Parts: sequence; structure tokens; C-alpha cells
Amino acid sequence: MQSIGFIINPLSGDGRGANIWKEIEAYLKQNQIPHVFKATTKAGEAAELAIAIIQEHRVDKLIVIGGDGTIHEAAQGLAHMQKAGIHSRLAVIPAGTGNDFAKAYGIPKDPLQALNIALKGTNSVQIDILRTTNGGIAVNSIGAGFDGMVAKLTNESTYKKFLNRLGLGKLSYFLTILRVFATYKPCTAWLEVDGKVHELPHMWLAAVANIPFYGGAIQICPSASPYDGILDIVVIQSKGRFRLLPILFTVYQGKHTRHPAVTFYKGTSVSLRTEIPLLIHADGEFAGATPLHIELAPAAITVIC
Ligand SMILES: Nc1ncnc2c1ncn2[C@@H]1O[C@H](COP(=O)(O)OP(=O)(O)OP(=O)(O)O)[C@@H](O)[C@H]1O
Repeated sequence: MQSIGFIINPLSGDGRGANIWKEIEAYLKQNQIPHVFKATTKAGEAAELAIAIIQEHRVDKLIVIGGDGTIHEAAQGLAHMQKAGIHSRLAVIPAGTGNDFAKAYGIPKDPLQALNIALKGTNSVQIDILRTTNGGIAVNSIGAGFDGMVAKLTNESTYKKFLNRLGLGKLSYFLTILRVFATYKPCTAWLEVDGKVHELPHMWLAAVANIPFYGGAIQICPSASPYDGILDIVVIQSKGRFRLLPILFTVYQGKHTRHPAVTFYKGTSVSLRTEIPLLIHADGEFAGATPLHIELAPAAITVIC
């Protein structure tokens, strides 16, 4: 297995994916680097394209040109093929809005630099993943409540496209945070971590993190590591909303951790039940509603970084 396969989301970063692919394809042709590729034509397609490209070409490296949503989908395909005993390594050329995955693994923003790291492939790491009961996986994080709603509304918003065009895509998450913050109603939740149940009155969000960032470099869980075989869980609880205001401005630097409304847990098996169904995101993509169950799968995917 030596070949290289690309999955491209041409619409990621409001068209940045298509522009980056043009640049990459020209480089590959100029340097006569053999490769295969598939571009998405609709939402939710990257998983099946990843399966097809791995099945047809047995690629050693699957390089995703897209954002965290496309990486999330392609990783489903990769994990599916691994179950069948066919292993490919994942590499990324960041082209999205948030690019949290790329940030976590030190993958440069410059497309040709990122490509050369992927082509060399000398540095690979094995990362943990989050498995849900419906058979899905997440590579970055899964969250329920406030952040589930922020992810859904940001992806549906027109300002995400507009801000992406101005190179300010990350701001779209912050704008939605302000929108949701003004109206969000917390509820009681029950979080079970490795068999121990915690009752959480007035819960705003519960996020299970594999890497420290989500939503475009928001450091929600600074201690999360994809190499430690442990899930980091962050919970925010508050009866009133104004008490949480300081968190909005400190969470980007990961300096919210001592705020009394914030609690952290660690474990390998996590369940969440809630008084009312709460929206869930997986790697920033809408993923249904609570209840939720997550198991950690240690060192499950290999990433070139
Ligand atoms: N060809 C396509 N047409 C419409 N939607 C697509 C297409 N390809 C992928 N998508 C969807 O676009 C969504 C976002 O993609 P992606 O994450 O790559 O970019 P982004 O939203 O700009 O970046 P980020 O997730 O980092 O904020 C995903 O839900 C994916 O299913």
C-alpha cells in the first residue's frame, strides 16, 4: 500500500477547499506524484467516499482537504475500513472554518506545507477516538446542550459563509455563542462517568473532549489529550446566565477552568441523560439529541502530523 487518496470538500471554508485543491492538484501533476481523489457533491458524503477510495485503491494515506466536518465524516469511513482489517493513515490539509483538528496536531495552514508533511509521512501518531452507541465516532469532541445548539445554528447561519469570505470564519462561532447565550435555558442532567452518576442541576453544557479545542480554537478543555487513553469531560452549570459572562471571554485562552460554574471529570465511559432532549454535536456536526453514551477507543486511528 503506497498510494495516496484525497477526499475534498470543495465548499469547505466557503470555497477555500476548491481553491486549495486546484493548487494541490497542480503541484501533484507538476511533480508527477501518483494519486487518486474524490470530491464531495453533497453533505454527509465524505464517509462513503473514504470507504470507496480505500476499498478501490487500498491507499496508505487518506488526505482530507476540508474542515472539521469533512474530517469527521472521512474518519467514519476510515474507522469502518479498519474494522475490516484495512488500515490507512489520516492526513489533513486544513480548508475549513474552525480547523480545530489541524490545530491540535500542529498541521500548518499553508496547503503546500501541509501536503508535504502528508507526503513525507515520517511522523505519525496514534490517537484515541470517541465511539457512540449508534456506531459513529468523533475525533475532536462531542457536546450536548449549549454547544450542540451553537454548532447547529452556526452551520445553518448565512453569516458563516459571509465571514469565511472575509477570512473571519471563526468569528461565526462567537456570534452564535452570543445569540444562544441570550436565550438558553439550562436543565437538570445526569452524567455517568465510569459507573459513577453525578446529578447536574442547571446544566448548560457537557462536552467530552479528545483535544483541547472546539468551535474554532475555543479551549474548552485545556487538559484533553488524544494520546492518554482518557476522555476529558467538562460541564458548565449555572442558575443565572450573567454569572457565566466571564467564561465567554476567558474560554478562548482556556482560562475559565477555575470558574465555580465549571467542573471537569475524567474517564473512559460516559453517559448523559437529560430532563429534556438536548442537541448533540460530534466534531461540530449536528448529531441528534440526548441521551448519549460514549466509549473511548484508545490509539484507534493513525494521523500523519
Ligand atoms: N459538496 C458539498 N455540498 C454541500 N455540503 C457539503 C459538501 N461536502 C461536504 N459538505 C458538508 O459541509 C459541512 C461542513 O464541512 P467542513 O467542515 O469541511 O467545512 P467548514 O464548515 O467550512 O469547516 P469547520 O467544520 O472547520 O467549521 C459538513 O457537514 C459536510 O457534510
